[in-house]
Amino acid sequence: MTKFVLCSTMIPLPPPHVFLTVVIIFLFLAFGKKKRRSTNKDSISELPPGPKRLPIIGSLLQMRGASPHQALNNLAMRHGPIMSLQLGEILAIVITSPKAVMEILKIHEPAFAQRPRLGVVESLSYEYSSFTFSPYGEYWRQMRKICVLEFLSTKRVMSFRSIREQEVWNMIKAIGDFDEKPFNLSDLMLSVINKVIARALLGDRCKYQEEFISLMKEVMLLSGVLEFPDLFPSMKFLQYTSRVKLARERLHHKIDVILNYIIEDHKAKLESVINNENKPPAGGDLVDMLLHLQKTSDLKFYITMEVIKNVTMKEPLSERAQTLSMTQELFSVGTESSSIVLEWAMSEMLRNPRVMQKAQLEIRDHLNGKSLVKESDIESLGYLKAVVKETLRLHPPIPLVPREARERCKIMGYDIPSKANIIINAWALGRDAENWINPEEFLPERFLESSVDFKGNSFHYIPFGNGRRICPGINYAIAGIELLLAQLLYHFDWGLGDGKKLPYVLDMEETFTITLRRKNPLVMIAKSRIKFADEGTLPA
Ligand code: HEM
Repeated sequence: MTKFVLCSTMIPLPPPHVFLTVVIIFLFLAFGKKKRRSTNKDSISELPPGPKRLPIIGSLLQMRGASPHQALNNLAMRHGPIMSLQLGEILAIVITSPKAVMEILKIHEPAFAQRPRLGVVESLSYEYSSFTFSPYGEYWRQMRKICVLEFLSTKRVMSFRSIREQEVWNMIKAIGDFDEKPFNLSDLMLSVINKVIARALLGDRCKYQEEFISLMKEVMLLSGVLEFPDLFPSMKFLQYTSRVKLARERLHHKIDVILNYIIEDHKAKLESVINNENKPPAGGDLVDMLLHLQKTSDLKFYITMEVIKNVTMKEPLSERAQTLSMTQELFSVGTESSSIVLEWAMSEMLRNPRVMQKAQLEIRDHLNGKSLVKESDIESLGYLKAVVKETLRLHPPIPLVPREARERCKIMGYDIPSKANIIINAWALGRDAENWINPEEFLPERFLESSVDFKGNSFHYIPFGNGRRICPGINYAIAGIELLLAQLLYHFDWGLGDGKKLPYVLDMEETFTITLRRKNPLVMIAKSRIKFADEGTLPA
């Protein structure tokens, strides 16, 4: 089958006869639309400059060859930091300058506080109850509030400390057991991140945890595939050519079954507690909290089963729709990105032994022979924190931040039509020589005396986005990443699994889906440096 590369993800084109039919119908529709457009006000608007557009496919051919974040950056160098691009039926406005970011995510933010509708969200979320992709409005506001209060507030993130410390410690022991033989560090790190979030979302004793995690891994694989029909949303019949859509729907069904079991399990537990005192169980997990809210809150929206499954809340959908979408949603958005940062941080330090040694020295000095790194130790590790920031600069896990224009607006003097897709190239911003000295070099020192941070104050450094849809999981993510990295650096000295000499041979190939991760896993050898603590010394 012919393949078209966009997002370095392969977009399978439909077979030639289907393609030809599509072309003919599209020309017919396009001709019809052209006539109408001459009377449309948008036709006289001044769009940002951009590459030439061919009929039907627009500028799709310009995206060939490179990964999308790179292809878009290459085009931006020719056409400017605010650029318009026609991708099939989709009009995209690509942003690569801090000034345009500030206009979009600060000055005119409400006009851009929406995300585009994507096929992947439609087929994997509950009746579009995903709040990450829900339209800007009351539902999104309430869902975000619940999500932050019940799961991502500083207090809640702190309360997951013992889960993090235990799971990371289990990983350190597992690495010790490899006894200087090669092992897949990438898999191990992802598995810890998965376990921590699964325990925080579903509780410690959830008997469906393993099934849930393994289905969520499939979600991540299928989430990143952007297909040909996504670029022609008005042609509904194209959806029938999509095999990925079918696979997603089957997967969604399997997840639904497991989430129903999980909810029933939690409901039974919760009933007994609420009967006694009208409070959720102390230290309850997220599903407990949502079920409790579903019963007791007087919010304008009902927390539906879909919401709890996607972990969310929504206007009444169907009866059964009442409870799981947030669980699924937080798991999928929360795990992949953190494990990606860990992989790139280790990769960059392996290529830059000076940085690794400096980070190890800082931790080993600070811990002074203690057998275990605890979260309370991390605050003093300024260099380690700078390593994480520098990793996020060079390798933002979500390199292209997606937004949609809710209304017509002017940005840097250009007209942005309503419904245009906005693509903010966070990857390009992090490597722009106008904003950074020696941008391609991994230099954590640049953050030591700098006020630049990822919490929304800097428009040239936006690994977590910015504005009202900024990532609400920053504290959660950073706590896990720093602890895991500190333990890896403290306990072990590192080498490559194939025995080749560092730093020259480490490949840094990327693979782009929605996220940008290492193409090949990190296969490593770890030499123990610090005597392990007994399990008894771990926090309860
Ligand atoms: C290093 C790890 C992470 C990175 C780099 C990251 C990055 C991002 C980015 C770029 C956005 C879009 C922001 C925007 O449009 O301005 C986002 C949104 C979001 N993130 Fe994260 N994220 C990470 C971890 C997490 C974690 C751990 C969670 C939760 C457990 C989480 C939950 C969310 C949610 C719910 C949204 C949607 C917010 C909304 O639309 O209102 N993220 N994230």
